[in-house]
Amino acid sequence: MATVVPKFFDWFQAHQGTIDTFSVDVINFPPSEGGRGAVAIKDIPKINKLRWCTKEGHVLFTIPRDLTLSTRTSSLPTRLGMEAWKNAKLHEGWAGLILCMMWEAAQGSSSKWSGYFDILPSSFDTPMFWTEEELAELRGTSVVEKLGRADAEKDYKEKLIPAINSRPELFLPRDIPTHYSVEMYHVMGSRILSRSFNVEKWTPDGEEEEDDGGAADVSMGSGMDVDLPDGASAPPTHSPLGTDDLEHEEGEEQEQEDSSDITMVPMADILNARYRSENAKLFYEETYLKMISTKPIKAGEQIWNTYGDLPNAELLRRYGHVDVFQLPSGGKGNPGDVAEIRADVIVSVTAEQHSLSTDAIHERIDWWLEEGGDDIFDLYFDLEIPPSIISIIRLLLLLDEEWEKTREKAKPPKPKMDAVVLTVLHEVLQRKLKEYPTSIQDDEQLLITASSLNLRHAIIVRLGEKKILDGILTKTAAALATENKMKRKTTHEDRPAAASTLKKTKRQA
Ligand SMILES: C[S@@+](CC[C@H](N)C(=O)[O-])C[C@H]1O[C@@H](n2cnc3c(N)ncnc32)[C@H](O)[C@@H]1O
Repeated sequence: MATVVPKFFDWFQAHQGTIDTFSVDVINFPPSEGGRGAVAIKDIPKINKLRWCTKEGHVLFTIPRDLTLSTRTSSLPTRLGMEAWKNAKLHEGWAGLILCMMWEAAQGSSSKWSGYFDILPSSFDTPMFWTEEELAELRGTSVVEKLGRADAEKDYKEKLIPAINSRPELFLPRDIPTHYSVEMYHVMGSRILSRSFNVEKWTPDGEEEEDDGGAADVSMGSGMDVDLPDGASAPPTHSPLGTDDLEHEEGEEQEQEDSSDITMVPMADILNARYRSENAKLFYEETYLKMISTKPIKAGEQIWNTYGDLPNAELLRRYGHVDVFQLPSGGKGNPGDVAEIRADVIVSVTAEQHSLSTDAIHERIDWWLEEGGDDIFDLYFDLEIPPSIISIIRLLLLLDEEWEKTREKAKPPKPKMDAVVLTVLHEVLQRKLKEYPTSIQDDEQLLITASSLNLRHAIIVRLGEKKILDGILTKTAAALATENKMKRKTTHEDRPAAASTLKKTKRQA
């Protein structure tokens, strides 16, 4: 086998990258398996035979830290001046790295990364590049509202353009229509979204150090290899592409995330990913990063990283593909799929069914959010009803005295299910299902005839979400029927009891 990226291999090795070319190659897999990706060309053990005593996996390739591309390694921030860099807010979010990538690409062959840019994609199947008509097929899913194209362009106009115009000797005016256009901004943003890693600075005594010889996980900025310790923040997401992400970045997560950690890692980003298939992972050392096997890999098998076993909506938004497998519950889909219910739908249904006052609702919801309650509830294929949904419905239904006590105790209501909560939930699920343009049956038919890739992806995303919602709806309807039957039974049994009491009373008299 010979690599499909020979020039890139030469460039990589000439810059002190190392590849175990006896074990690893890069070939073209079918598009459904990720297209270009890494393959094992001989059996690769999980444990490095030479270093078996350290229990370290087999080192597939290594990347010097200075060959990774970030705002730390590009010379642009220093050339522009750190004060100007910060004044332009290029140290926040993804704008700085996007500008570095535009500038490095504009340097052509004199950029250290020219051999890397040569193999990066310039077109994407992500919804960021879909037509309005195609986007309409995603109605009801969370994808469209997370795209944030307008926010992306605001960043471009307010951060990048002033910086570019302020230094014509750095950003040559003749390059502006090609290398610094809004289109190129989206291309670089999408490259970061689908390929970047979150690489922290080396700290010799840092928490990241592990027992296996000082190696630590490195997580892909966009979600690849997110085996973070419990409680660690999620990797940064592409701010230009998502209003939600932007809030995250500027909110809680940004406090812990350093945008200079967002890093392009040549060679590591050539690995594809598939649900629960990871067999290699990126770790770091003081001066280099290393891709190591985490499972034995047979000759001919693909070497998979992980993008975090994301639901199809996120896979599509960030990477432009979806995962489809046999589901344990029957049919096909992504077992990691998630259907989202917004709190405002729950509030509207509860308010309508119980004629709640707007003031009472606002007060309780503000308190719920202040206490850290969710405003979006995730439903999964386990078809469990999240306790927090029950709790928020009960909060809205509390009598005024109960609400006062709840607030004093600063504890949301216990998630106890009953017929009233089930009735609200049943309507919420029906309403959520109506947000999609089609039914499950429609989609199953449409999937047979769907001609374009984007339409097919949209159908798969919305079908997965609807199957979860429909499964929980069926479960809720059954529970509601049982509750009502019990209620009828109790009322029925109460009657003769009342009659016999009456008889007894009469007799006594
Ligand atoms: C980090 S790159 C992986 C390498 C990429 N295939 C290449 O040619 O450079 C991520 C991109 O690979 C593709 N990809 C990765 N895993 C895939 C999969 N399981 N199915 C389809 N496409 C996949 C998607 O286009 C995604 O945006």
